[in-house]
Amino acid sequence: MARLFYTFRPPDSFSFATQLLTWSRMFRVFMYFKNHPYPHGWQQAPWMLAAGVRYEWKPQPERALEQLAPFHATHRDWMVGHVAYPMTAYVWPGISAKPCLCGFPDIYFFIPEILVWVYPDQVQIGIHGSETEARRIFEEISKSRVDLPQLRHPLSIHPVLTRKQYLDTVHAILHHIQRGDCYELNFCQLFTSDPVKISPVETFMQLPPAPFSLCYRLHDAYLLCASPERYLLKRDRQILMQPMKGTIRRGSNTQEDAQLRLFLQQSPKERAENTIVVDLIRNDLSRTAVPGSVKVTEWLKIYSYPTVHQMISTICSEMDTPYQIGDLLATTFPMGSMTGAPKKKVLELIDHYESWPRGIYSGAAGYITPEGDMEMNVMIRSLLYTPEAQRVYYHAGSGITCYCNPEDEWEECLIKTRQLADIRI
Ligand SMILES: C=C(O[C@@H]1C=C(C(=O)O)C=C[C@H]1O)C(=O)O
Repeated sequence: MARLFYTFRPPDSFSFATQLLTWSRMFRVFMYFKNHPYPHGWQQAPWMLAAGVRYEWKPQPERALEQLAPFHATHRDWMVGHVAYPMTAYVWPGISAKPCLCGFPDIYFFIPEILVWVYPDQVQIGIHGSETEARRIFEEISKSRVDLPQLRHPLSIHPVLTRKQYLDTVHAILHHIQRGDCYELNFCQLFTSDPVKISPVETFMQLPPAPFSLCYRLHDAYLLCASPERYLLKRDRQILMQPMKGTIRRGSNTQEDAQLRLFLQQSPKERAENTIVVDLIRNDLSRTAVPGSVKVTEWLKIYSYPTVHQMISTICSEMDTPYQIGDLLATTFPMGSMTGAPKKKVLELIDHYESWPRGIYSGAAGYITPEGDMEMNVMIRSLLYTPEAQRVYYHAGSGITCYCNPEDEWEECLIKTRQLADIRI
């Protein structure tokens, strides 16, 4: 039986979306996507849930990207999952595959039992079952109670590197840049909490809105993500990538905020950083594109989020006929905004200078449609948690170029942790 979608009308979609997230907790595997209130985020619906495992795909990472399209063709259904940073080792031989601190596998996709799309005026439930079954699910979600427990303690995280160690490392990277080994390197650092116990869903609910947010549970591993960045959108053969480079904090009043935004827009350093990545991505996309189809359709545009302004560019291409989704990932992963350029050299340097694993951070998560369209985010601004480790992990990084002042890069990483400032556990 094919998956069928049934439509329902809840009294209030916003409340229903919150009930949906509460309800999802009973599944050991789920991914809850949220782009509300940003229209440029996930395209499918403002809120989406993929829950329960109908089939799962846990390939050997060595052959995974070759096997992705054939697995998808066998089922022709929705697939939801992630590609973690250690997959780099299989795309770029010689780079080590440091395993994720929370145990997320290098690559994993599942075909969900239940899909729920929540739009402002309706809800669609997609299952391999009857309308009666879909109605039972709809009613069960509608009855879920959203009880926010009394949360009192701030979530406190601290960098693993001291400020001095961080600055020394950035100076070492700058030395490589001055020698001509590379010209931009996205250096990321790790933050951790002391031992804590959190309720992952309640913690996710407190993250500020972002266009590529998601709450992901894979058995005992949780990822609570408020990413503002798109990695890939594939519609038929049209491909779109939107690297983000250039970050500045929000101002404390309208005037200061507008000044900061203008400063970012005009900063030669940030414009150069972004343009280097645009060029890298034009090159990556050209490997699967119809010749002449790679185009920069938006260059250095500023988008504003609750705690930061970001500079984003958009690069499009038309994927040529012999290529499939696995080829697209193999030629663009890891995304240029999280590596720098030239890619091969900076991957080696990242491997050397980041002694902690990026794991699922700096990878991508998203979905593949039955038609083979695909949408993936860049996994940044994310909390990682396992009840077993009782520790929260967070990473933050920034692009190092010859223009950079190491102290400012340290500050930029701290600004990226500010979205956690109001979280209570
Ligand atoms: C590395 C991170 O962000 C990346 C670096 C950015 C920058 O240098 O301005 C912006 C977005 C991301 O591509 C992060 O948020 O941890």
